[in-house]
Amino acid sequence: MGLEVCKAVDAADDLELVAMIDQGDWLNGAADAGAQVLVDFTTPDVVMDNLQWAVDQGISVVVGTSGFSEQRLERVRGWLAHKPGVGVLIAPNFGLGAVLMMQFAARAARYFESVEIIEQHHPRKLDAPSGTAAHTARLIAAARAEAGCEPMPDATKEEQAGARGADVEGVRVHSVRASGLVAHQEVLFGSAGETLTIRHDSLDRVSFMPGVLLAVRNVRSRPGLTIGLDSLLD
Ligand SMILES: NC(=O)C1=CN([C@@H]2O[C@H](COP(=O)(O)OP(=O)(O)OC[C@H]3O[C@@H](n4cnc5c(N)ncnc54)[C@H](OP(=O)(O)O)[C@@H]3O)[C@@H](O)[C@H]2O)C=CC1
Ligand SMILES: O=C(O)C1=N[C@H](C(=O)O)C[C@H](O)C1
Repeated sequence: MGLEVCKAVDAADDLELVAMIDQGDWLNGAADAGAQVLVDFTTPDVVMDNLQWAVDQGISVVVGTSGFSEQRLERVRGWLAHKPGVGVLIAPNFGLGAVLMMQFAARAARYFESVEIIEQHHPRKLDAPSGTAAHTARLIAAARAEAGCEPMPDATKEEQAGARGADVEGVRVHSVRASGLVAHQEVLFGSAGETLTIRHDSLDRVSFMPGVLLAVRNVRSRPGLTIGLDSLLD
């Protein structure tokens, strides 16, 4: 993703690529080069250190790295409280189709008894469930809670641990990893006599670039923490 972002920024007439930082590189190189925005696609292990460093430096940040719990987001809000001019945008998925898939799933959530998420990724992915699936599950759980939905029907006794997937705020998430896949997600809703499947496929990593560039262009004019691309697409 890092290389793909560098190519996309480099190709954009209104943006300038001033530094590329890999593992082991000196992060200060970005500040020395005059970076106004840092884009982070690294790993859940190191993203918080990178983010804190950039906010301290007064550099706005666009984050695609997964692994953001509510506790992590609170820490970021704490750092930003001391840097009122700095913007941080964290998006679980920069694919515009994926953003719409999450919005459609949140909209459908209240109308169906059952919902499960099946996410599918390439086998080099380090984390499961995906950030997109976890975020979708939270949106669905919030919509169901707001609508006062009953718990989902499920009489299954799990004979083998994991058979029913992970429980993310009451929503089952199934993670598939297989060669040939890029990034895919289905949200399967069910009620008496009908199902609704909302599916998104990223077939190539270029799918994330329009969203990343949109975020890079806008993050400095949005101080504080922005989650997702939704508010930029309104
Ligand atoms: N929000 C979105 O739309 C998307 C999010 N993602 C997420 O982005 C993250 C990265 O994904 P992906 O590019 O596939 O993963 P990769 O493993 O291919 O890339 C991660 C890169 O980060 C580098 N890295 C590790 N530590 C540091 C560090 N301290 N400073 C700088 N670079 C470092 C790694 O270097 P090395 O190779 O030397 O270890 C590697 O090049 C994941 O969390 C993934 O889920 C991915 C796609 C889209
Ligand atoms: O690792 C990936 O590839 C992706 N990670 C993000 C996630 O965890 O949701 C976004 C997209 O699914 C690709």
